[in-house]
Amino acid sequence: MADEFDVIVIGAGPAGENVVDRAVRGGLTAAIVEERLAGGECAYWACVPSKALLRPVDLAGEVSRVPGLSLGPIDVPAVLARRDETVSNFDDSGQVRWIESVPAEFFRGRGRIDGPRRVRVTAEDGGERVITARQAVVLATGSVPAIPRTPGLAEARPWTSHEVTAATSIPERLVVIGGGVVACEMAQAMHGLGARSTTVLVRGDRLLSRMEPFAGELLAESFADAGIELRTHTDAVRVERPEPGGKVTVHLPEGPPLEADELLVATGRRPATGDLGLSTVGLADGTIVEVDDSMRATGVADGWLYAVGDVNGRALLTHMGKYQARICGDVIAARARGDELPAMRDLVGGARSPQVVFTDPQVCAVGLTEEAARAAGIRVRTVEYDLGSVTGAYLMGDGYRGKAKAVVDEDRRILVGVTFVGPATADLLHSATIAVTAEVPLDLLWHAVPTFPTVSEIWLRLLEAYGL
Ligand SMILES: Cc1cc2nc3c(=O)[nH]c(=O)nc-3n(C[C@H](O)[C@H](O)[C@H](O)COP(=O)(O)OP(=O)(O)OC[C@H]3O[C@@H](n4cnc5c(N)ncnc54)[C@H](O)[C@@H]3O)c2cc1C
Ligand SMILES: NC(=O)c1ccc[n+]([C@@H]2O[C@H](COP(=O)([O-])OP(=O)(O)OC[C@H]3O[C@@H](n4cnc5c(N)ncnc54)[C@H](O)[C@@H]3O)[C@@H](O)[C@H]2O)c1
Repeated sequence: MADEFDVIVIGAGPAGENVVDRAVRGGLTAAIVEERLAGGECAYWACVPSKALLRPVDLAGEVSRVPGLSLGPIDVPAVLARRDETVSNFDDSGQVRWIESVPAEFFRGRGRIDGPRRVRVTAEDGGERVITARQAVVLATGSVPAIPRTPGLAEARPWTSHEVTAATSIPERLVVIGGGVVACEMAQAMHGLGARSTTVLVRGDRLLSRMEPFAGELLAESFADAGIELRTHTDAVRVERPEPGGKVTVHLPEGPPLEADELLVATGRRPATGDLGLSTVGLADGTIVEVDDSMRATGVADGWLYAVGDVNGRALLTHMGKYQARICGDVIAARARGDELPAMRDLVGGARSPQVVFTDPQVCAVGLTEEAARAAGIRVRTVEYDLGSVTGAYLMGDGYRGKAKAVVDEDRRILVGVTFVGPATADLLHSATIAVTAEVPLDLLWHAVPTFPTVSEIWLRLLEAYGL
């Protein structure tokens, strides 16, 4: 095994793997270091298993809206078995083979920066090895759940996204702290799979607070229909769990405490940089690695350090981490050749990223919310439309509820943000992503005729509502 490579990547999640792929395609040699499983958090404890758990719940919602169809009880062991299959039963040999086929060198162990262009790899048996990079070191170590300092909370060893996505049984009574994406998706998954009581504690006034307000409102209606209890303007102030894994008591600012069999904390993430050797190159341990639009770390001299994916804090989404990784791999290869194409830049930025929340209703958004667009000084006009009154949506089932909103930059007559909330809207989002990213003028968008009778007819309705 060589000790020197053009590029060394630390972390073999979706972001790290894609850097290696692009750098090698660009003619460079590469090594990647992974301490747990190649494929990263996304493949084993986040995106993939969470969607496998949500799929039957989503489908059950669809079936319940179609008269003439009925669904028996969900076979939970079968759902969990399929979830295990989707995560390859926590076996990463297929991913490792893919990395080797790139070809890139795979090192199993913890990687730490050890001064400029040097990475120290510590294997599980304690064996150490130092490898060096001729061109670049790329950090792709992802993020870990952030646990609030609420008294008793850490000691209660609550579930985080890691445990809930790997659950081997469904708790009878579940309390969820947080109103973001993980909280919403996993509350619905656990409740749909049989939790008898699910209570979600949100410290603000609504779910999904970074999205258009109607997203959280429609989701809250769906929670209420399903019997999920949503409590806003509240938080856990103290937690007790005398027996490890036993009953847990969650004390609230007022009223009686909640008793549960499990507690899920879904209060955001922090970058996985606590033990990464950042301080050996002048950066602060435990912080986000700030990067420019080419993914190059801004706080390090000589431009040899890059960071992609969750670790740079731009957009905590797999597809955005992979986008950054493609840019990063191409940029490193181009810089090694001495040329740099201007297109190799993050043109999207974090806040504008497309995102689908896989709840029922699905919540899909790209670009800016109305509030963010106004804050950015854009002269904004918005149009909203009831998705349920689009024929294609109505045909999906009785009681289809949904809404769409477009945020228009009036000076440029282009869309700067679109949100769809409703069942079966996930795959509709990419049409909005194209319109927003390519800045398609509304007068041209008008000629993109949606097919009848599909949910995509919402485009026609939105443009008509705008006045076209
Ligand atoms: C429950 C949940 C559901 C999600 N669902 C979605 C979704 O549906 N769609 C979506 O786009 N995003 C989703 N996300 C977000 C998504 O998981 C992350 O944005 C994505 O995993 C980030 O990819 P990454 O490569 O940056 O990091 P990760 O996937 O976290 O991979 C980082 C890798 O680095 C390794 N590592 C860390 N430190 C070291 C070290 N020092 N040495 C060696 N290896 C190291 C880790 O073991 C890990 O394998 C979800 C997140 C959660 C928590
Ligand atoms: N479908 C998807 O795309 C998907 C699914 C899951 C996760 N993710 C990504 O993973 C990331 C992490 O998700 P998340 O839900 O953990 O984070 P989040 O940032 O989406 O939500 C965090 C929630 O916790 C609350 N909170 C924060 N600190 C708190 C505290 N001390 N006490 C009580 N509440 C507190 C916030 O108000 C918010 O409601 C997200 O940024 C998201 O992009 C994406």
